[in-house]
Amino acid sequence: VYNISPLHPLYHIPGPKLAAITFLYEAWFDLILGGRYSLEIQRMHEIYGPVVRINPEELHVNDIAFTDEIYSTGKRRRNKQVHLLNLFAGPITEAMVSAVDHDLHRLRRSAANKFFSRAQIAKLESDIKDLADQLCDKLINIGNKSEEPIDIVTAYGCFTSDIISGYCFGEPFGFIRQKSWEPNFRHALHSLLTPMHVFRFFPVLKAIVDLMPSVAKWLDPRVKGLVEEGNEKMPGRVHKARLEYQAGAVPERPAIFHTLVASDLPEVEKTDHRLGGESYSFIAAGTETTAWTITVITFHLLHNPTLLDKLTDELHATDALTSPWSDLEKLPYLHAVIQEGLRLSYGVSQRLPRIAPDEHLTYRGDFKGRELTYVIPPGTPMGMSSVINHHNESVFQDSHAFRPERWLEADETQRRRMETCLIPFSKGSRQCLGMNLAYCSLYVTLPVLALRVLPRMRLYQTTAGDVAYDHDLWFPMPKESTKGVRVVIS
Ligand code: HEM
Repeated sequence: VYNISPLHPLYHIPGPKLAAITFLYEAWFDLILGGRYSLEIQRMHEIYGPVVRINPEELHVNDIAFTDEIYSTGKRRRNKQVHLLNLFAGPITEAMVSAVDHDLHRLRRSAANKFFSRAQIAKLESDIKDLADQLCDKLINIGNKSEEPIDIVTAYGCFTSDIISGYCFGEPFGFIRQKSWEPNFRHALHSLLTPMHVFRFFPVLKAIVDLMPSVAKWLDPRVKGLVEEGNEKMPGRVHKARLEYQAGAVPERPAIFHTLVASDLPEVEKTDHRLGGESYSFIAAGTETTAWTITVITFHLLHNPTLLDKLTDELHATDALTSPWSDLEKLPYLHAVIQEGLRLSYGVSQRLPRIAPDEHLTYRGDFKGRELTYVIPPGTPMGMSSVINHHNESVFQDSHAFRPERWLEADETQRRRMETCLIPFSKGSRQCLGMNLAYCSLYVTLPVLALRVLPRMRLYQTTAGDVAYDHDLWFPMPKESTKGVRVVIS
């Protein structure tokens, strides 16, 4: 009753009464229906306006003018919400992505930032290009030898895992080098994500993984994968990096964790357990996101060959296979294809709330001709969702269509609006750490794929429904019945 009484600090924010009373409303959509609260939140905005109360403690905003207030930078502190972070279990709860407190996050992030600067990532460019060539060779070889369709997201996931694992530990997992696409990191990733809705609503279960991993391992096969990867393999890799560092061995390539074990972070931040969680988060974040963006782009270029022709014409007209990242990102059509790919692959699709712990935020806007002013008290989680932003029809008309041309036809004002509305990497002080790596991988890899493999690739029993957003599992998920994005290569 208190939750909907005038005494509650969020009493003045509109939304369904039931959502304001209890978390069970959200649980119905995310836990029972399976990751479908974003769609319900979208519906709430249509009824109640740009700011809605989506559970007893949290607001959701659908107004791009408020983006920088929620996702701010600089001295304005932004914490994370425990209810959201309950989705993670095991050592990853000690990664920077899981830090509730602004200052703890800053500490962890400042140690890692230097590895992901543009200048640092540019040094990885030739390794990424080599790996992209190996990916193409493997796709062509396997495609020529067998008529079996290839699940392209798995193939791209092998590639992106190799990039990030190589950077983390100086030696890639070797998924591209091996003969087939199995094993790969996607199983470890799924074991991290599959229980997420259960953990969010029953955090006591996640506590079993945190406190008694060896017991939790035997309770459920999915949790077994999570514990094996999170509590055993990842800390083991960090431990090996530490021993190598102590023995004075210098990896041939830059290796993040060989440096982090010797960084000036406090000792408690450098344990195998904590850094194991950090590396799990880097490899999970670096695998699926970029792989899914390349998959969505591949699908649309094959589905609409006119777009592929336009792209290959542009790439042929320049020396795209030998051009550096800094030149490739100036190619207008390639840039438009990547922007459109990021828009329809969403990054993290579900809402990403932030908390301003020590300032009131004032929202001013309007809804159906009525002026609105809401004062939001400190400590209130509030967020936006890429899957809602990216389908804002007033910014992206015919938003479900993959149309790179929209980025080329827009005038300056419209283009700025589109860029503000595009949030695949989130924004502000907690936006994606790996953004430069993701962009470099996309700009370097797509020309190689487009010129070497895509002209020989055909979709196999795959339709737009296999790449369309259906529900959230942190990342955007297609419909349950999908058999994947499958291709054959001649
Ligand atoms: C297309 C590719 C990518 C997309 C769309 C993407 C998207 C995102 C988003 C939306 C967040 C914010 C999550 C949150 O608020 O909790 C995030 C965070 C993060 N991403 Fe990415 N990501 C991509 C690639 C990568 C890569 C290649 C890495 C490599 C290490 C990476 C590492 C991280 C890390 C460590 C965080 C946590 C940052 C922090 O908490 O400060 N991401 N990413």
